[in-house]
Formats: sequence, C-alpha cells, structure tokens
Amino acid sequence: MSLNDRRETRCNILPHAACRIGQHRIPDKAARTLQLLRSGKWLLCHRRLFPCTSLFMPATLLEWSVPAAILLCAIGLCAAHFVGFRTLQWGAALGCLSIGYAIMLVQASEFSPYKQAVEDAFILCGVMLACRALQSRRCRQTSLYVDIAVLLASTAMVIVSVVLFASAKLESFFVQAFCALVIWRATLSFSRRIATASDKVLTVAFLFIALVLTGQCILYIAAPTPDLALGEWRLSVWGTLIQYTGLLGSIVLTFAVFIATSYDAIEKYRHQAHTDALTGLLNRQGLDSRLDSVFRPAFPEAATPTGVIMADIDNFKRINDIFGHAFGDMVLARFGSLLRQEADPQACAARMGGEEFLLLLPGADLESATAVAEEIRASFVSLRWAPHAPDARFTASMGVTVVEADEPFASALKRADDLLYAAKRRGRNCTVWNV
Ligand SMILES: Nc1nc2c(ncn2[C@@H]2O[C@H](COP(=O)(O)OP(=O)(O)OP(=O)(O)O)[C@@H](O)[C@H]2O)c(=O)[nH]1
Repeated sequence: MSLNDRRETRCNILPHAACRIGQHRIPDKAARTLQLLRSGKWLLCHRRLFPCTSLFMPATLLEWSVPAAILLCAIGLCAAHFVGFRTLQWGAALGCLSIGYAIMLVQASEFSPYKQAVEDAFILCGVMLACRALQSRRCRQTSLYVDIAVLLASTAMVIVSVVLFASAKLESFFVQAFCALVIWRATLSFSRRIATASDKVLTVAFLFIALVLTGQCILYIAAPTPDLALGEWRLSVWGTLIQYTGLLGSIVLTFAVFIATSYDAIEKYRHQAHTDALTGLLNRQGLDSRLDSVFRPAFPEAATPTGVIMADIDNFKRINDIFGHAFGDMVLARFGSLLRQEADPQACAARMGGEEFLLLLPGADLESATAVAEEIRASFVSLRWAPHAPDARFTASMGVTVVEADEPFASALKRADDLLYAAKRRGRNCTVWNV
C-alpha cells in the first residue's frame, strides 16, 4: 500500500456525522477537523479536509500579475525615496502587500493553514504600515502594541476559520474586516488633522480603499456565497475579487502617494523660494506673490485700510563692523521674530533686503498701525544682547502709512519708505507717520 493510499484510508475511517460541542451543533467538516485535531493526525489528512483541485494547480500568469503589479508599485515608491521623496514607508507597505498576495498563489503545502495565516499576516502588516505612513504626516501613530494585538487577533481568527471550519469564506471575511477596521481608524483620526491639499488626496484614497473593503465584507455576509474549500476559493469569483480589489487599492494608493509627495515637494520649494532663510519672514519674491493674491484688483475683500510699516535697524553697518557679521545675523533674526510676535496672525511681515523690513496690517488704520510700530521699536530697544554685547542697545526707525481705497500698493510703499527716511533724518530711533 502506497503512502497516499494509507493516508486515504486513515481519512476515510473518520466519522462523517455532525457532532456537538456542549449544546451547539457544529458542521460535518468542523466535526471532522476536531476529531483530527484530537487525534493529532490532521496534518496528514488536511488534503482530504480541504479537497481542492487547485492545491496542485499552479497560478496562471494573469494571477501572478497581481502581486507583480503591486511589487512594481512598491519598487516605484522605494525608488522615489532615493531621489528625495519621502515614500520609503509607503513602498515597504506595498512590498508587504505584494508578498501576501504572492503567497496566496503559492501551491499549498502540508502546512496549508499556516500558509493562510502567513499570507493574511503579510496583507494586514502592509495595511498597517500604510496607515502608519499616513499618520506619521500629521497625527500620533497608533501604538505598536495595538497593532501587534490586532495582528494576533486576526491571525487567531484566520487559524480558527481554516483549521476548525475549513472555510475560506470566513478566513477572507476576517482578514478583510480587520484590514477595513485598521484603515477606518487611521483615516478617521487623520481626517481631523487635514492641513494641506496633499493630506486631502491621501484621505480620499484611504476612504476609497476603506469603502471598497467594507463593501466587500458586507457582500460576503449578505450574498449567498458558496462555502468553498481553500484551493477552490482562490479560483472562484470571490477569490478573484479579493485579488483585484487589492490591486486596485494598491494602484489608487500609489497614485495618491505620488500626487501627495509631489505636491509636498512643490510646496516645500515654493516656501523656500518665498522665505528669507535668516528671519523666516517673506522675502521680496514671497511678498510680491502675497500682494498679488491680496491686492488683485478683482479681489474685493482686500482689507482697507491696510497699515504699512517700513522698519530699518539703525547703524547696522556699525553693528556688523564692531560685533561681526554673525552677530549682525542674530540681530536681524531677533528683529524678524519681534515683527512676527507683535503683529497679529493675519499680518504679513517681510524682509525687503539688508536690514529693511515691511509689515502689512490688514484692517489697521493709521493710529493702530503707528501704535504697533512704536511697540516694536520700544521692544527692540529693550532687547538685551548678552553674552556677546551685554551693554549694547540697538534702535530702529519706522515709517508708517495706510493704503487708501483704490490706491496702488506701490505708491503706499513708496510713501512708507519716504517716511522711514524722514525718521532717519530726524535722528533715528523714532516713528514717523503721514497725516
Ligand atoms: N550681518 C548681515 N549684514 C547684512 C546683511 N545684509 C546686509 N547687511 C549689511 O547691512 C549693512 C547696511 O548698511 P547701510 O545700508 O549703510 O545702513 P546702516 O548702517 O544701517 O545705516 P542707516 O540705515 O542709515 O541707519 C551693510 O553693511 C550690509 O553689508 C545680512 O544678511 N547679514
């Protein structure tokens, strides 16, 4: 008698009738599994338990195209990391997913239930990594212990579904339900902290994936799906559905990540091009672009009046000469942060070049703009410069005006500049405004 014949015989002598656990009647297949588990011979007979033709049926090229395409997405994202995009974590997530989907196609071995558990663990790990990549943009990440607990719970449910109930339908339902749960949790907590257009793109992609997974779970419960054996299930419409929705989700995610990271990079370089590196204020180019958007002729909300303060640190060349250029840089940086502190958040502060600064105060009339200028001037005088120059006091001069209704901004700027030089001529350390 060959080994296979002996296995067949062992399997055939097992009772086929349904049995009971306590008050609960359990199905034939589960009853047989329990018997086998008790006798410790289930591994020998699992081929009989899961009588599937495709256990020995190699996956087609079309089926392999699913993990291959996901792997390509992962490679693309990892490669993008090396040219400066922050996409490595996303690549790792899709890499994990592609391994999970590849294991799904590998021929089942003697250890088929473990294969299911490993395959599903890779898929869930991929989803968790993607969620962590999303959360790392804005909010606190889910605790690692929570993720491990979810992974263990999912694996336990998968093993129960496979070993006890020999049900691929149940196994798929559990892994998808856990994936959906993890994605919904991350998406909902992230959606409360959306700050940029790229955040919105990623949120929409995650919502789409969460909805697809949830829809699939509902379909699993609601539709009269046949309870197929493990191998048969892969080739059924349900198995195909899970593979292709996985592929669709991965492609949507890859596009969303590329759009979001490209947008982030553009925003980063735009911000750098519009910001003065020393003070963190707008530079000339940044100011022009801000003025373009606020003072466009067709922009009726352009606040009028708008207070304009032109400020200049007095005798700055001497500061450089006496204390050095690095100290001069520090004085500029502290003056810049003073402008930011004293003005309200809607104000627009810019470094016009050298030691000359501009502050725009939307909605401020001449009186309140002058008050702000005086406050800044007084605060600057009172700054202490220990340890480099403990006894030094530095001063600044200010010219203040307002943009009249329908007045071109350039003419108000010229007026503020003239007033600043009037303050210099008056002996510096004072504020001059037009009446
Ligand atoms: N440390 C430092 N110095 C700068 C920077 N940009 C310009 N300067 C210096 O700022 C000085 C400006 O000098 P001036 O235009 O003569 O003005 P001032 O000495 O402040 O004289 P008044 O404006 O008339 O009070 C020059 O010596 C520039 O080299 C910078 O980014 N860092």
